[in-house]
Amino acid sequence: MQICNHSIDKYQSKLVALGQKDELTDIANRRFFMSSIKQLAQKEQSNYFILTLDLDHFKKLNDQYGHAVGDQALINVANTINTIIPNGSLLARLGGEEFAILLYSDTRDHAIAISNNIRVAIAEHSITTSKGEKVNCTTSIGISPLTLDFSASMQLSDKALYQAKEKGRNCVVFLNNIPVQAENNEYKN
Ligand SMILES: Nc1nc2c(ncn2[C@@H]2O[C@H](COP(=O)(O)OP(=O)(O)OP(=O)(O)O)[C@@H](O)[C@H]2O)c(=O)[nH]1
Repeated sequence: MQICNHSIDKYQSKLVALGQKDELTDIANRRFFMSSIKQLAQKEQSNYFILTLDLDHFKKLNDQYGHAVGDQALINVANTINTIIPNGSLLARLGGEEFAILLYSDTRDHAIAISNNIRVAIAEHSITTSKGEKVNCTTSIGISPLTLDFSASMQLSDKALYQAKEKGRNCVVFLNNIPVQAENNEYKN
């Protein structure tokens, strides 16, 4: 599949071929995401950012409310993110409770603001179990710019996610490819 600005559709409607979709959430899977960022990085990197998201303490949620509620939480997270990300972005489930977004944004600050909107929306969105219990979950988010070396960009975003977990979860950490401390920012309400 050819990727360009206009062919990345946030509604995932083009992911019809087998092996490109995550069955539970109906969004792109890891394979499609990785091939998309690889193709895009070869053509154009500016205005794209890689976000990696990992739900916080998801094991606890599964243990407390059951796997079916956990599945519903994953579906809700995918739906919530899809209402926020701008056209030209791509959302994927990498596996388990980990998601990734190829985010189209004009500026770094706007990309960080969108990441924070996603974080807040997920935290505020609750699901109701069959017993009437309200269940909420939060997410940690790592963000880095897409560069020609898409694999290094992905690693940097993962590193930022790891730092977000270390900083107490439910926060966004931005890491630039320039190893300057002042360029690295943490954002939390
Ligand atoms: N319901 C459901 N749970 C899943 C799925 N895939 C993975 N999980 C669960 O996600 C949980 C991930 O747990 P951990 O890797 O320990 O992470 P965590 O509890 O979220 O903790 P932190 O990431 O450190 O905040 C495990 O309990 C997995 O069983 C899935 O498709 N559905």
